[in-house]
Amino acid sequence: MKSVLEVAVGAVVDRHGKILIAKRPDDKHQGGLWEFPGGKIEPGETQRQALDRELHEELAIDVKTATPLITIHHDYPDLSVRLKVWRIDRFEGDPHGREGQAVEWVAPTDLQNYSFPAANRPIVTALRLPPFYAILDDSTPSALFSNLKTILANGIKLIQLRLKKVTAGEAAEFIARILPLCRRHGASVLLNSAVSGIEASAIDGIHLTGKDLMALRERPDSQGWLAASCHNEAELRHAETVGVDFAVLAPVLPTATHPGARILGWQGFTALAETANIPVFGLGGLAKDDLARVREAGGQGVAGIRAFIETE
Ligand SMILES: Nc1nc2c([nH]c(=O)n2[C@@H]2O[C@H](COP(=O)(O)OP(=O)(O)OP(=O)(O)O)[C@@H](O)[C@H]2O)c(=O)[nH]1
Ligand SMILES: [Mg+2]
Repeated sequence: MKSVLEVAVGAVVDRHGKILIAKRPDDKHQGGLWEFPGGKIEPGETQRQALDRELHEELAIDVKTATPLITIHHDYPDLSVRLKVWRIDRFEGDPHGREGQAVEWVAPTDLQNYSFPAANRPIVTALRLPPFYAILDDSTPSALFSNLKTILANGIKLIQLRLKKVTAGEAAEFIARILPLCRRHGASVLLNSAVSGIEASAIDGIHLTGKDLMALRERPDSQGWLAASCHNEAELRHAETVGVDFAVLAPVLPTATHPGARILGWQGFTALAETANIPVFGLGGLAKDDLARVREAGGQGVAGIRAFIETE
């Protein structure tokens, strides 16, 4: 079996939410491209020890708090890497390119303007995504608008409209009504693929049902987010192949809305999330408070239908 290079990588975030990137020296693997600082794990080191050492060597900082962000497996023609990526929100020292490398602080939405190694695409996605994803369900159509307002009041910045009961006309009317409000709150709106007849340009992205995901052979050209509902390894692999930006993996725990569904449990969720090469939100029986556990399990964050409509 081909050996895999284990690498610890840090996305250092300043108090304005900007992220530090550095230029790889021209003579190194993937040279001349931008990277998140880090390096190879040495024998006997844990990933976290390697992260602390590398960021001290490369940026002259002491890491205080590091949260798991995503793990990427990537096969370059000449080398296979496993990048364990951490988000660093607390550190001491004034980060600078200690080895003479250029560094820049970049807003998450501007990261796409820089050239990174191919393995980094999902890292950039993970850094652009928020920790929570609310699914606005129309099981009670009369409560749609008030539920949306509660979700926004709870500070949620990513929302899926799962409008399966209302007519296409009612869905279009609802979207036109709520979009300006969501924009004012800085929230992005994805539309479930089961809803037809809405212009893709009218929303911020599409959320594919598991069935629509499996029917897709390639990523549609439409701009914006492309997300998908997944329940098993085959669906996750297909999501990666098609070029989906992020997935929702469910059900992690039993829920009242889906009685009798096969539960992944924390163990099943962890096994799938850790091997996924795209950010994965956990869904099913989770609350906001489960965020730390989801991240430890290799996930991006918490998705929920009811989790964000309970007033705090
Ligand atoms: N640090 C870092 N490495 C990355 C990123 N993306 C990516 O594919 N890699 C790959 O991960 C591998 C290890 O990274 P590295 O070159 O920083 O290792 P290092 O600091 O220990 O280098 P050195 O001891 O050779 O100077 C390289 O093959 C590199 O191409 C990234 O964003 N940051
Ligand atoms: Mg390095």
